[in-house]
Amino acid sequence: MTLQRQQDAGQDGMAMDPPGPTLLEAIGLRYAWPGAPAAAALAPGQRAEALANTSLAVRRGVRLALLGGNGAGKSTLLLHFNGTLRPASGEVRWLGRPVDYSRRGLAALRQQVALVFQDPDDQLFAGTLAQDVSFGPLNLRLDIVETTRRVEAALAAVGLEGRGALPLHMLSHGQRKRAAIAGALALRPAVLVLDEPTAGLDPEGIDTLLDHLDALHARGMTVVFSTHDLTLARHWADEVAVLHEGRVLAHGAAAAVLDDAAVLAAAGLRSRRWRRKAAQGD
Ligand SMILES: Nc1ncnc2c1ncn2[C@@H]1O[C@H](COP(=O)(O)OP(=O)(O)OP(=O)(O)O)[C@@H](O)[C@H]1O
Repeated sequence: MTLQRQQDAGQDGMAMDPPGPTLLEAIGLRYAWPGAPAAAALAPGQRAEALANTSLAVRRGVRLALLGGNGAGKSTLLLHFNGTLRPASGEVRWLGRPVDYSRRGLAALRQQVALVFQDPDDQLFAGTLAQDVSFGPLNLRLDIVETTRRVEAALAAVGLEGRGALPLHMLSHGQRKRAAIAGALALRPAVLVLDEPTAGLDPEGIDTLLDHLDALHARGMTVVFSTHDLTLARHWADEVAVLHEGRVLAHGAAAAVLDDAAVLAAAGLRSRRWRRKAAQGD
């Protein structure tokens, strides 16, 4: 049984719903970060390419979890989805068309595909919450009335309504994560791409975040997120894609992928320690 099941997800018991329209697609992406060692200089277990023939389709309205161990290539793939990184080969398509990497093309893509970094401090920079969230709309040259409307709606969508005047440094980590999402929402994107959105949040913070993401999803938002949390992927995602060493090992309905012990083991997503304990009946 092959692990490369992404394209034949209907086989091996990993049937997916009939495909909806694909919004965003990575096709055969290869990417090596600048400074990556040449193939001849690789240490054992090291690899030159962060993405090595990575393909993944994102369908409208889906909640897609990207699972993979440290260094699997999740963040690198997400950075390709909004054009921050450009593949050495392969292509990213938005609505079936190859991404246009001109300044104008990227601005148009990023309005539709909004990326939220794992660390909100990589994203937030203005003095107050409202100033930060208004950056995107003002950059789109929207007038102050529309900008204000969008800022208020974005803050309300993440439970920060009425807090616009707060200096960013007065927000908790959970609030800062939600503030970063508000900044993305102010662009009115079709796809929200979140790099490890629950990392560093306590259970209450995760619930709050997911409540807001639920509401956004119910209103039609497509959500792609990376995570190490198998429980989150099982209970919140519709689809799961498993990345390992820059390749998608499996992509399908969340429960089907997560029930596939071989895929999880191949991707290093099952702790040897806890498996051993379980086998010992502890
Ligand atoms: N800014 C960077 N510069 C150089 N190499 C990088 C950079 N970011 C990632 N890499 C390398 O690219 C590969 C994939 O990393 P990436 O961060 O995409 O994985 P990930 O699945 O998101 O990992 P994690 O779960 O640890 O965040 C790794 O080998 C990593 O060392």
